[in-house]
Amino acid sequence: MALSSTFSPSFSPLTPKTRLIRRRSATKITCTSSSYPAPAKNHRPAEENIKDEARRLRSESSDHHSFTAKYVPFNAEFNSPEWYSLDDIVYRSRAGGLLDVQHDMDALRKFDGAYWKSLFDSRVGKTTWPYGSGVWSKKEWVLPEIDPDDVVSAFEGNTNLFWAERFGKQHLNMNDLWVKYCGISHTGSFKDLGMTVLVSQVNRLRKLNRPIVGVGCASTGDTSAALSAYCAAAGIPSIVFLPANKISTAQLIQPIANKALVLSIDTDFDGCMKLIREITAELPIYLANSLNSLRIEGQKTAAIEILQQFDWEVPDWVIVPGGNLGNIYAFYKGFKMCKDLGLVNRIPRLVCAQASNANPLYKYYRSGWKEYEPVKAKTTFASAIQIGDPVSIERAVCALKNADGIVEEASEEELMDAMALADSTGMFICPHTGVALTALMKLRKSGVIGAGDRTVVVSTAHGLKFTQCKTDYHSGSVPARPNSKRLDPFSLY
Ligand SMILES: Cc1ncc(COP(=O)(O)O)c(C=O)c1O
Ligand SMILES: N[C@@H](CCOP(=O)(O)O)C(=O)O
Repeated sequence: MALSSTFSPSFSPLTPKTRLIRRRSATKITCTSSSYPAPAKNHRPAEENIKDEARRLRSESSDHHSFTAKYVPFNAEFNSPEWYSLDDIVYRSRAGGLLDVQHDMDALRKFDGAYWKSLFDSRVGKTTWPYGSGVWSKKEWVLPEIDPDDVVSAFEGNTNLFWAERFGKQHLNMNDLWVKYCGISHTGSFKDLGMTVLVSQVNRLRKLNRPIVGVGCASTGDTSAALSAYCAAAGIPSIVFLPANKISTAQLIQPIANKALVLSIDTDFDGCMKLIREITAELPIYLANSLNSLRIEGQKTAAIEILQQFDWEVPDWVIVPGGNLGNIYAFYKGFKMCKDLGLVNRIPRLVCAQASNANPLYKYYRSGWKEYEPVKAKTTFASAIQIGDPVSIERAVCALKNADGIVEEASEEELMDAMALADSTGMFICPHTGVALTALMKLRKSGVIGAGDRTVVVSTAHGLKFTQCKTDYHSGSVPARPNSKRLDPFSLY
């Protein structure tokens, strides 16, 4: 088994200097040192762009690997008789259930955890195509077979992990509290992570002459922004279905600016979702919502990135706001792959946080996972999670059951107060992150999350997309909790 420089042009782990030992008898590669030589200097000729360079380096390399992935029914066994190529246009199993992307774990296991950690670490923050992206730096675990030429990337991911020193210390007596800023991203939300994967695969499918005239989604404002931006970058038509008057102005203008076909529909998100499912079943329009399991593959890299940022130490808790519920499963999948492939030896406990006004998962959890009913979602300041009939409910339950998970909820007053409190310590978070912070505050108060627990709150969108609700809050035009001190600027200090 030879290691390929096609993994990353700047990573050549078989040179003697790297002190990687290549075992002749075994196929695993063992790393005996964490120190690697600085990556080779970029000698790209002036007339060569970064894609040309990547192509040249691939053609010069003699080593090629055949990692593979396929669609299988969600929760299928390893050798499921029902499977589909990722080049098929399919969103549902034969029985009508969800699909999942299943990787050839045996092939990936031929390299040990130390190898993968070193490889991923070697790619962070570069402009090497496409590995400089936080998503594509994990390409072998995401879409192993796609040609880098077909990748549509904005070098997304690699988002900062903010140490919430003051918020943690003053309000929660915690000193190891972190906020993963997934919203500091190309289109201002974590959706970029999944969308680069989906649009890249569409790009490939169109080159293979598959019948795709455009890509469509239903959205509460972030999926539509990501879809329209990545499609525009690739010159692919996009169409977005938005619930009228239920998303922020900043979110609305994003797909308009990116020249998507924007349809504002007099219904809620769940109504839009129903419509897009019908339309993509009938017309050659590819479905871009997280029902499409390709999206999960990109989003799961945020979990891997968190481990990487902690130098592969596992945090105790990760708290994720939930709506359509693809992301909580994506986090679980990312952590689980790291454990299964030997990068870490456990996974964190997961918390999914919902707005009380859109809380079908919370209710299901509170019933002891016995009674599930979609709800009619009510208006919430956390408008991007105003979803009553989440498509990934089964994925979320699987994630939470396997990660000793908890579901919490936040009232409108709680989520807005939590957001304002966090902002007063130097953050500028979105209301969905306010939902996640409320869950943290409740679990700290009840002692479930300990003072010394290393905890990561996932911030899913940029606060600048949600200035109207902040304006309303700070001008006093939304109802306050009886004990809210929001109008007294000094009360928060
Ligand atoms: C900002 C933001 N936070 C959280 C979520 C919830 O993610 P998911 O739908 O994957 O549960 C969404 C979208 O639904 C979102 O746009
Ligand atoms: N918040 C999402 C809702 C749709 O979620 P998806 O992950 O299934 O696309 C949005 O921004 O549209």
